[in-house]
Amino acid sequence: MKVTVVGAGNVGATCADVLAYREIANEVVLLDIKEGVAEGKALDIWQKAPINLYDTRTIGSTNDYEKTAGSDVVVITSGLPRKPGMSRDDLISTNAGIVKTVTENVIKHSPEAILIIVSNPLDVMTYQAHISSKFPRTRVIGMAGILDTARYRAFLAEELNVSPKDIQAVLMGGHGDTMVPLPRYTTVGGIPVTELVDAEKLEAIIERTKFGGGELVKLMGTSAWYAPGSAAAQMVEAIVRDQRRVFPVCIKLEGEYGIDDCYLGVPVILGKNGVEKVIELDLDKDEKELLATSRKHVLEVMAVLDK
Ligand SMILES: NC(=O)C1=CN([C@@H]2O[C@H](COP(=O)(O)OP(=O)(O)OC[C@H]3O[C@@H](n4cnc5c(N)ncnc54)[C@H](O)[C@@H]3O)[C@@H](O)[C@H]2O)C=CC1
Ligand SMILES: O=C([O-])CC(=O)C(=O)O
Repeated sequence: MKVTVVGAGNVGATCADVLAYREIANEVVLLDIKEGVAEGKALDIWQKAPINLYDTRTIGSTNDYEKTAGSDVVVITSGLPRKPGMSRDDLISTNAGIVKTVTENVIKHSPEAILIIVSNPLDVMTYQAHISSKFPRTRVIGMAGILDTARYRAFLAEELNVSPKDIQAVLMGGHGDTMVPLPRYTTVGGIPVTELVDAEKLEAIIERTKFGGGELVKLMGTSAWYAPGSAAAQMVEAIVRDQRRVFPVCIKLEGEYGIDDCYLGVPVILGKNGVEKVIELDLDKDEKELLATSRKHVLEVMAVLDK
């Protein structure tokens, strides 16, 4: 299996590193527009192989898409990250152009690839890659839900002083302040979270999750990369190993949840064909309202792209 990661910055290099040391692919190509950066990081990851004991070959490329030819999965992380005071939506004008060019280049050499978009604003960049590639929606998906859910699970694990492994959760909607965590579908070792955490505390954790990206931007002056890079690698793994994992991912909705015009995070089964199935939950009235608000926000940003 061959995987390309476009963008050798913080998220892309982390993703390539996880793909390598966990031997998720045989070959990982890291590509960046900045001279030498991808080659250097790919070489550094390769030199770690004898220490961490893996044999995934990592190859770097400065904008030479020939090297990416025949990739099974392509992860697109190229684009600006936000700085303190910015919203993800503020990145649209620069990142839309980058995602468009990158997608066009990638598909010339890997026409059968599954595309995983990471660049922000996530839902709208997934839309951009979809229109630029004209691939079926099941093969153009965005990473955000695994990250947002991981933050929510990590905060809950901290609150309850239990292993994060035992927190199961699902979260829907756009990757932004309007995301929709679903406490009704959150369990701790099979126990409904509402039996273990009081309503006020749970609400505070949900609020922290919604602004989880911003919390890190404020601390570091740029956005997160360890969890985002690992989350993208986990999606790659589900695809290349045909694991049929159930994850929230961003996909174009075509009638599911009564929505047919928007890219939103929803739970799906992820396997060798990309999205094998969109899972439709029976949302209650409040959850439907939150999802409608999220859709409205994403549609507003999609409209900026359409202009
Ligand atoms: N979906 C999500 O949950 C998350 C999304 N992000 C987004 O991921 C993107 C990348 O973030 P970082 O890695 O922290 O940024 P970074 O600045 O560290 O890396 C971005 C890389 O993209 C490269 N690049 C720019 N234009 C390119 C082009 N045309 N072709 C190839 N490479 C190009 C840059 O040279 C740079 O090395 C940002 O848009 C950020 O907002 C970050 C974290 C989570
Ligand atoms: O906050 C950002 O700009 C990056 C991102 O999407 C996240 O970490 O959730």
